Amino acid sequence: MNLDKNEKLNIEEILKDLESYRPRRKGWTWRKKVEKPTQVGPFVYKQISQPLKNSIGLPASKYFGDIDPQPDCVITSEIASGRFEDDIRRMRMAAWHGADHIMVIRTAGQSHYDGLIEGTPEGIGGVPITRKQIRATRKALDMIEDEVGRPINLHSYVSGVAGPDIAVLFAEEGINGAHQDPQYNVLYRNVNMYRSFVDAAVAKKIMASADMLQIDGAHNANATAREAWKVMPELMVQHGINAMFSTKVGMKKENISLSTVPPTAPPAPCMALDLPYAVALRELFDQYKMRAQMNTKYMESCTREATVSHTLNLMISRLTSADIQSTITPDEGRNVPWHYNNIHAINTAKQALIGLDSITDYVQLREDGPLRDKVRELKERAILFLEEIIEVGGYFKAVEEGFFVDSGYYPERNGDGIVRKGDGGIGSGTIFQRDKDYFAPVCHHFGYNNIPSQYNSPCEAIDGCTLCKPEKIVYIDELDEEDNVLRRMEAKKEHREKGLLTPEVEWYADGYVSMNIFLPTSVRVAEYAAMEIAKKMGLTDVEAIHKQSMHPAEGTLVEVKGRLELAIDPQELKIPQEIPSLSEEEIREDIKKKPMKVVAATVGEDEHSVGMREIIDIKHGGIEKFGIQCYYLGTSVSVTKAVDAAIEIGADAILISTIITHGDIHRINMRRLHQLCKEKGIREKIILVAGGTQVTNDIAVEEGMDAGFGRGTKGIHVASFLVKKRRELQ
Ligand SMILES: Cc1ncc(COP(=O)(O)O)c(/C=N\CC[C@H](N)C(=O)O)c1O
Repeated sequence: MNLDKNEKLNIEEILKDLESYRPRRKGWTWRKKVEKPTQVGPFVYKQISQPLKNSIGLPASKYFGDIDPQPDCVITSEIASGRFEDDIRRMRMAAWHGADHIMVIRTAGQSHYDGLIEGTPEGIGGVPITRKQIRATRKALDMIEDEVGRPINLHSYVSGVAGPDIAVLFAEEGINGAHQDPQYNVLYRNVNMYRSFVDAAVAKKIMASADMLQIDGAHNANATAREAWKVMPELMVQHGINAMFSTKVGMKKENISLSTVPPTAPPAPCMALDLPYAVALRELFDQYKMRAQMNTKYMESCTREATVSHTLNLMISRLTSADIQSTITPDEGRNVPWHYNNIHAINTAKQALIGLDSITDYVQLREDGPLRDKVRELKERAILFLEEIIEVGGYFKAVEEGFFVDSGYYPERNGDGIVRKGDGGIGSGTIFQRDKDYFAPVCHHFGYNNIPSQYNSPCEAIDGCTLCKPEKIVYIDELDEEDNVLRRMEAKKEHREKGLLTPEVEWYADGYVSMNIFLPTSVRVAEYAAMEIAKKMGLTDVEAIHKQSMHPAEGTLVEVKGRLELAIDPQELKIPQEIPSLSEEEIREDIKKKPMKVVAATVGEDEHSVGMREIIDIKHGGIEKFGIQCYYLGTSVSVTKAVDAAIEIGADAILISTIITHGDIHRINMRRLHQLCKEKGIREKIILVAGGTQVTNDIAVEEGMDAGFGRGTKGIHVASFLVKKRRELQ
């Protein structure tokens, strides 16, 4: 089904016939890089990939002919609000902004389930990963990838107690990438260490058979450690253990992606600390892929601060390398991410990576100075760490002795690492030697499998396993009458059908809005005053999601969120008609037939000339380009002078620019121009146009102008209006 870009995703349609949905491909897809320097609009790029068919460029792309160059690396967005039916819409927004890797984290605790869940229950802090949810999401992404013209990888998580089961589900359903790292289970989910590694071998074998990309879990150490920069030696050891284990199980190295996160953030001197680590890691693991992700450990509720840290991390990606660039939403430090913050994060990555295109042609990492010494030191510490593991009797012994996530900078030790017992944790004592006649009816199986001698694969023995014959998959629709997507969509059915508009941040019509309130008082008082203001404005469930002192006594910025039950019917809105512009040819033709003269000036005590020059000068595509004769009087011109000049040359129009708006001076100048033309008896036959960053057509017409042109308008819009208005006057 082809999507029309002006049509919303039809979720009901997507939910239909999922039992017969089949993924169009299996395995991971890398972007198609553009190998040689390539011209995009006015510029040449060296680190880009193929352009998209449909996309939304950065806000500033309009200054460069609406170009939207795509960085060379895959860009990830993690979208898991708990309701996959709303996440699908956000995935479409993300894809249009340049994400081609969608990660869906599991609902809280799913990694402790020892089996698969079915249906579409609502999740908490993540999405319940189920067959139905995967099929609906992959089916939507099929449509979205056709729309943007680039394959999109769907990714989720295989760690946890039911790792092997989830791996089979993912292989059957065409999931393209997944996190799988037994160390993650052991350290952070307290799954028994032996069980974790046995499961990991089985899961990785299945993932390898479906050509899935694997991301490891090392980053969790520097998100968990008290002082993240102290675990850098251990991070490299963790990467090594998972990478080697995965290779031994049969995973291709180009599908093994290390999850690397710069361990610090400002006010730490993060570039000096994180760059050597990034270099050391890439030199040690040069045969593997790098999945870079920004540091989330030091993320606060200030989205601005998070964005700057993200940008510094992106600079490290460009100064070293990144095959996949994960993006963390700037609001990750305050709530479960909202729609537009996923998009802001994708744009931060795209903007920084494109802005740093070919930076290493100009800036090199110095071979002299501290970098090389620090790189060497980090590698040595990592190798010492690994040697000590071997010395004490191997990985499992080391875990029992609390080697990992100790707050000391190895070989320093503070004895506060995460300790796990070999016979402890979830699933301990649940490993059994396979019997002689053990037969696993899945053709990609790790370890002993007693295939009946007359067959040379399990598939033959059972006439095809579910990995090879998807028709054998038993598809379960819903298990819970109430907690499912159909019930959730029913609740808002009428609202949706009427096309009503209610604010939302993560779920359809969830009613949430947020606003910035500055109060000239201390943080504590400001927080409660801001919430009180929000309540008085009619918001419910009010919460302060960010508080930032501007000064202990002088003031505090508070961002509050709250819910509005209201719904707007767009049919009842009075939306002023958009004035379509005439074509360039038509404007030129008209002016050629009947020349036009205009007087242009920046009026009052206003020295801003750039805007007016953009509108009139030929080089900016200004109205002179269409043959209109402009008499530009300059800046700080009195309204009287503009009118006198217009009379003297017999102008058809007067264009005034009014940028300053203090005390409504822009309105006063417009009113004065209109009055003066009336007094001089020329108002009926002259066209009056005002422009400026704060000027709108409504404001200008209110003050007696014939039209107003504000932010983002161009010469052609003004020229088109002048031609149309003159026709009207004639
Ligand atoms: C190896 C591994 N397995 C599972 C999970 C997911 O967590 P549950 O155990 O709850 O399924 C994670 C978590 N971190 C990944 C999020 C981060 N934003 C990322 O992009 O890496 C993990 O690292």
